Amino acid sequence: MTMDDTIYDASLDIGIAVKQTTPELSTTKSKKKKRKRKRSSGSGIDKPGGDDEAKALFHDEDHPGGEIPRKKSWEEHGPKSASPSSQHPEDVGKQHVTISMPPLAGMFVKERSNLPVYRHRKELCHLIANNDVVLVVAETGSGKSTQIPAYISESSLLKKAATLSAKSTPTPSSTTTKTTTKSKTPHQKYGLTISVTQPRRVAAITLAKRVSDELGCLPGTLVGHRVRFDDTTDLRGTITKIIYATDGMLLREAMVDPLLRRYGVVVLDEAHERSLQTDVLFGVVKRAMCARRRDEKNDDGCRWVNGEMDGVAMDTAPSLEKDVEIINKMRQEAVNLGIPPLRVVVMSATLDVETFQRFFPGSATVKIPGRQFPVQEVYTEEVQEDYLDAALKTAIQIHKYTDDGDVLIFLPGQDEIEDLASLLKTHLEELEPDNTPSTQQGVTKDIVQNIKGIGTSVHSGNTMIVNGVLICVLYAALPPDAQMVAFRPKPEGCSRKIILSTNIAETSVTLDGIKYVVDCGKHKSREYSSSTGMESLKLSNISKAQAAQRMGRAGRVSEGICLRLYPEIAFDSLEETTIPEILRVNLAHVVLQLKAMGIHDPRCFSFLTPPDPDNIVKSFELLSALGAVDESLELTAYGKEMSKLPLDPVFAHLLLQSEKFECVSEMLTVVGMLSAENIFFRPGRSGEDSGGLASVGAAAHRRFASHEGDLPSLLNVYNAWKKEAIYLQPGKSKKLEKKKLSSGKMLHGDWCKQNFISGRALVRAHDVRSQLSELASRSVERNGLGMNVDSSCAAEMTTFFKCISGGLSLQVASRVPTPEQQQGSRLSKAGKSGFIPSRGQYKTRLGGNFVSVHPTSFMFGRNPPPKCVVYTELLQTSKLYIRGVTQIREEWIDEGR
Ligand SMILES: Nc1ncnc2c1ncn2[C@@H]1O[C@H](COP(=O)(O)OP(=O)(O)OP(=O)(O)O)[C@@H](O)[C@H]1O
Repeated sequence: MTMDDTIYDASLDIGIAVKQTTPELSTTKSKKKKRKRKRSSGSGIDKPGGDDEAKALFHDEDHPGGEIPRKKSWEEHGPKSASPSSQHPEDVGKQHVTISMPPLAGMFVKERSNLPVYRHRKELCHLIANNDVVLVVAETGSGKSTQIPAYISESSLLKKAATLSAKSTPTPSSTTTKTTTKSKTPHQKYGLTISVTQPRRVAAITLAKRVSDELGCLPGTLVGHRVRFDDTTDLRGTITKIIYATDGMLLREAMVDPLLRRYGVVVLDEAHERSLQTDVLFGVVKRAMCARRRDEKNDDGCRWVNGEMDGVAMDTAPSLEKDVEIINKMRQEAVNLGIPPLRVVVMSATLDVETFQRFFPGSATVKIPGRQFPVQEVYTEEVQEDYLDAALKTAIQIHKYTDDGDVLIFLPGQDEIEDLASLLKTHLEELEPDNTPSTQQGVTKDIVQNIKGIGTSVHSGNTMIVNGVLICVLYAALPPDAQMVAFRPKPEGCSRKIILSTNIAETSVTLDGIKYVVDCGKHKSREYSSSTGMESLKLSNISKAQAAQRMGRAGRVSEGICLRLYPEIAFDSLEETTIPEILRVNLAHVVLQLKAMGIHDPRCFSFLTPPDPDNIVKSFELLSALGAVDESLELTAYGKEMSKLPLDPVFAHLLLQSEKFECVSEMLTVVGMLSAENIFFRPGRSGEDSGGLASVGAAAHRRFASHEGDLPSLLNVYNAWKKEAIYLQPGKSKKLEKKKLSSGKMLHGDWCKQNFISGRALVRAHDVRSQLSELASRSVERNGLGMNVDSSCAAEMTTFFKCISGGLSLQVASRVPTPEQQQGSRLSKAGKSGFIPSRGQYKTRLGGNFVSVHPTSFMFGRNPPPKCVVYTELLQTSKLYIRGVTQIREEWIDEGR
């Protein structure tokens, strides 16, 4: 079959209906114009005068000439809103602070002043200075994330607030706190920094870089980023004034400093995402804000902290009182230290304003109209059962029939991305060669070089150049360096970039050159069942808010087109917003964090959407079983240690246990390797013909396989890599590399290729290990754990297994005897439960689930299967699997505890 036959099969035709350019937000529009859909030629992506095949796929009946409609203003389309300078009734009578603003400076003055938010910068700063909370709703690409923090920093807002606060601070004699002094102006060190939180690390990193460029400073000086295992801000906290951080990182900071005293403004960006950490952060920031309020009129802490007080069940009332007590202490400390009030800005293009207004009573809301460039919305005529195939066709058509513009395709997960990358490669190879193919090989090599020793990229179907088209992938499990390839300009010789991404690129980011967004309408999300205690990844439809965000990745640097691989009627039936993650996931980690922040009873915590109380109870059960909380549910000393580690409580426990068994070094490796997904590269994973590579790969992996299972096998991979390969951090000298090569070691990339190991995943595991090691070895005084990270059990592996048995004692499964083994027990073949056990089936101790060993485990198919195993993950797909399986002896469980 030729490529065209495959791509333009009439039965898989993708017709479109085009919607008006949308200055309004999809989630807020009320009236929908119903359009007749009849086919016509000339769409936004049809090349004028292009051939009929292309016309059959894309139509634009509203704009037959492919003309991009005029931008309409917010006032014409948007919901009724307050003007940027509107004042909340509660503000009336309040003393207003006047803010001064210098003109824009730096390299990007023109670009910055063209952005829709620019006209409102003074009003925005004024509102922020005079309100505890400001909700900002403005279109994608209008300048919220890059500009608003910069405006605050450029204005006199923070300094003024700090000075005012210092002036009104009581003298030492009127307070009980020793640290309060009136010499010089010591209080002004508080509240001078801006924190901007992002749900995803890639957004935090790229935004910090962009804003550094715009303000004309080096990244990591005035502007920096802080994400897990990567912090470019100055550690003394005096230079960096704008910190783009993941919400998880600000949460960790709040555990040490619940008043968030360093910050004058906290900007909670992309608030519509409702990720677990963001939701917790809303409550944590509200608490800090409440404790730092100076306004006598609203001095009732509990109203702010526990807005739901009236509706709280009786048994939590004493807890509430305790929490109010804690807040009052925080408040006293804030007053004594002269910490200025904390201002909070909540931002999104698709914000559910009412929910936030309820949560932050008295907040000011500002809606800013307009987007920089228009984006057309395009739908398919029919439902596309095979969205991968539809995405492939759409990408090939864009490439074939349009002159320029990069393409961003949203897919649910890594597997789909890798599959589409390899399909695209095949189909692009069949196209007529590009006019500028001469440098193809050279450029591919450069890209691979650029991503620093990530040797398997080309072979694993990741970054590649085919026929002048650069294909990049973007998903969370990629190491940061590899993720950044998608953000770089195309190398010379490439006519187009096609990025395949999960929802990691859905919000906040600007990917240079993107003109076309292709949205499959699906995503993978975590779901938790509090009855089984199990979490699974489910494929589901995105919400309208997500669709709007995906569309918003176009129209940022030029006009754009968003092609949705589903009909408009399917879009209409999508949920308005995403179900908050807090209602869908295991909360053990969150409960531990809240306890570490001094929140007495997480059930009384002020959640934007309160989670299922059963889920909180289950989390306490788990924490109690791990020894993190005592009988009265107070955090134990051990729980405090656990909370310092940025790990799931089970893995934190595993690592902490290793000290007792003197195998900290081994367990750091295991936890690091577990945090990097897909260490083993398995060609032919999705059933495609791998030309015999699948068996070569499996043979290569066997050299690392431990008879005892997956965790020791991961340890073997890491140890072999350390021994046999050279990996130099980016920027390290080539001389050193040569010197090491002469010692007979292999280059990292070559070693990974030879052993069918994902170089990227291994580097990530190594980075995580290093960071954990630093944290574990740091002294307790410096908020570390003071562990001896060099302690190693070396060849004494029994110790290692005992540690694993104790560490994972809540994740034990016992082999279920087969009917033959049960002979004589007089049980019917199906047993009493109707379950027919087959060889290698297990039952989990906790929850009593029947599970099978996952086919990717080294323990899969072991004959005879071990009697007792521990596992690191329960996975629900077609059936229930365990992964990360390691053989243990039952008696080790208690020994290890
Ligand atoms: N890395 C970049 N390269 C080029 N232009 C950029 C970059 N980052 C931002 N911009 C420009 O700045 C504009 C504003 O970006 P910003 O991220 O502040 O928008 P936003 O309103 O926060 O969007 P979103 O709601 O999607 O997060 C973009 O539309 C784009 O024109």
